[in-house]
Amino acid sequence: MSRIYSVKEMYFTLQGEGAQTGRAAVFLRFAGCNLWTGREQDRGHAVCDFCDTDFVGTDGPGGGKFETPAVLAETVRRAWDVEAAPGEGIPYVICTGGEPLLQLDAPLIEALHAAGLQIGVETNGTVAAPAGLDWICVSPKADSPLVQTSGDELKLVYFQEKAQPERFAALGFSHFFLQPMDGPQISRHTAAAIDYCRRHPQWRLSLQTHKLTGIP
Ligand SMILES: C[S@@+](CC[C@H](N)C(=O)[O-])C[C@H]1O[C@@H](n2cnc3c(N)ncnc32)[C@H](O)[C@@H]1O
Ligand SMILES: Nc1nc2[nH]cc(C(=O)O)c2c(=O)[nH]1
Ligand code: SF4
Ligand SMILES: [Mg+2]
Repeated sequence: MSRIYSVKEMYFTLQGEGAQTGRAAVFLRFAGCNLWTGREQDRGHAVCDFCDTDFVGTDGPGGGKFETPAVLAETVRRAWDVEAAPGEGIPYVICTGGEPLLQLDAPLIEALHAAGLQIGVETNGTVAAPAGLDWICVSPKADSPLVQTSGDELKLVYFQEKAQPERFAALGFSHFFLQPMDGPQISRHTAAAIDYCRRHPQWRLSLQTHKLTGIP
């Protein structure tokens, strides 16, 4: 028996961040996270206190409760098919949230692959990734325990007092990014990230290009 999947929203856009920036994808945003409740009154004492995303509930566009992996996978595939020209590119789904690895399990991975999708994931790294994912992006948060220590890209939100780049530089990732922390201090964080990347060329700058262009 597989679980029921709680999805906040589902939409077709371009990946805005990291090494796959600019690639068309369906974003599958799962509800819920283990590092913040999502309620503003809890933000101040959450492990992750700078989140830019509403992941509470299932009321967003394309959101809902999905009773089986097959129904969810077919819904994702339809979201790709209504936008992308048939036969062009590899259909791509990015599982995010909230924390997607609280819900993304082997039956859903199998169903998404059976629907012809490549699967990317955006995770905070506190939960081990299941086998079979095609792209793993880990974004460590403060002093939370990092369980997933390898993958395709490590994308660190900068600056975090309790998660500095030196701690992650030797881990098993193909790409290392610093992404300026959005919020009231975005200009200062961007300048600091640029300065760090200049001095430590292992790291590259990741800008949230969807915010710069006004797409979701
Ligand atoms: C909303 S999170 C969801 C996936 C997962 N929970 C995680 O944290 O990686 C998606 C991406 O947005 C990044 N992010 C969240 N808040 C941000 C902010 N204020 N500024 C820059 N990036 C942020 C996260 O680090 C992560 O890479
Ligand atoms: N366009 C776009 N790219 C993204 N890459 C990671 C995102 C996320 O919220 O996980 C995100 C997002 O919210 N929008
Ligand atoms: S871990 Fe990810 S989803 Fe959870 S609060 Fe932090 S940025 Fe948001
Ligand atoms: Mg986002």
